[in-house]
Amino acid sequence: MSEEASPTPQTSTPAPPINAVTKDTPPVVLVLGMAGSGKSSFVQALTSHLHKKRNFPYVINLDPAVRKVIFPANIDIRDTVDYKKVMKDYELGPNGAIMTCLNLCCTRLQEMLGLVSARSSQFPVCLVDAPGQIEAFTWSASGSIITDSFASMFPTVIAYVVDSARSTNPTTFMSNMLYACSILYRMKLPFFLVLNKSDIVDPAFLQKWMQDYEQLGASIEDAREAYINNLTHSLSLVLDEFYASIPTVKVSARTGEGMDDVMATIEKCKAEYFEKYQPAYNELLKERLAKDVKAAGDKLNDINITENPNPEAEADSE
Ligand SMILES: Nc1nc2c(ncn2[C@@H]2O[C@H](COP(=O)(O)OP(=O)(O)OP(=O)(O)O)[C@@H](O)[C@H]2O)c(=O)[nH]1
Repeated sequence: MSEEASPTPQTSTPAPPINAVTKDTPPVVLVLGMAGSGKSSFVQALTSHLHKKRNFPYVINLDPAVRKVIFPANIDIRDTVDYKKVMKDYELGPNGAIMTCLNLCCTRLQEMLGLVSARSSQFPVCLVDAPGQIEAFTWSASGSIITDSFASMFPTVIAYVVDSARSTNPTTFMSNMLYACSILYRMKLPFFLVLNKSDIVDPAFLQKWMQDYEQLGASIEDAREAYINNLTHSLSLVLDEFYASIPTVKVSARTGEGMDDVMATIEKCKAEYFEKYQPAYNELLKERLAKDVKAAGDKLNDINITENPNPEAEADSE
């Protein structure tokens, strides 16, 4: 069965009451990053940091495939969808099953947003841990629906987690930054880099590379393949502008270093949301409200999973 056989994402109705975004609305932080970069550990470290201050965050796990959630989650996608069952029922591989679980989650999205919204006067920040397979979230229709829905109801920012220890090679770092850049352009939200694992290696070298491409150039000369060197060099010039506008924070999810800086950066990104992004999301919210009023008679738990009647033909046509 091809991935196209999985249900398409839809939002459920009727909608719970939706509060307009104001300067008092707490920010939502979508935590993204390559597999193993330390997203869940970062959410756990920031949660524990805030718990120590008795300033309890609202935490959501959106990774259906994770075996154990290492932080106290207010909402866990695994309570709504069963990843293993989805894999079996739809004969999907790991990535197809994650995308299908996210699609199913979208049918309950209004409900989820309603729960977060109802508590929004009680928490300083809402943290959302995205699936380990980053593209399942960032390049899927459901990922866009989830992101846009949060961004139309909360000042939403992206925290992109980088494994500093695995970025010591300039080419690897550049590939990761290209991915980060593509997410920034796709999601159109305030964005900051979390340079994680500072207990293993001081990420200052990454900040230097970002501030001064000649420093990166000097490091590239040490690498071997000439064509990759040239490409990396050219890309570093192109990414100069991206780097200039992106805040970075050095953290260790293991030791808890940098968490106050993370909170300060989230506040700056929240201000940027109101300056640059809110008008567009206001329009989106108006559209959604109009749709929700129209569909108010529909059933809430209308999870409408359809199987492709002819998956072979679908696969052949690819
Ligand atoms: N030394 C060190 N290890 C870390 C740090 N953050 C995470 N790790 C380790 O890195 C590994 C991956 O961490 P996770 O938090 O599972 O990473 P993730 O990005 O959520 O992983 P996926 O969701 O599977 O993609 C684990 O073994 C963590 O213990 C850190 O700051 N320092």
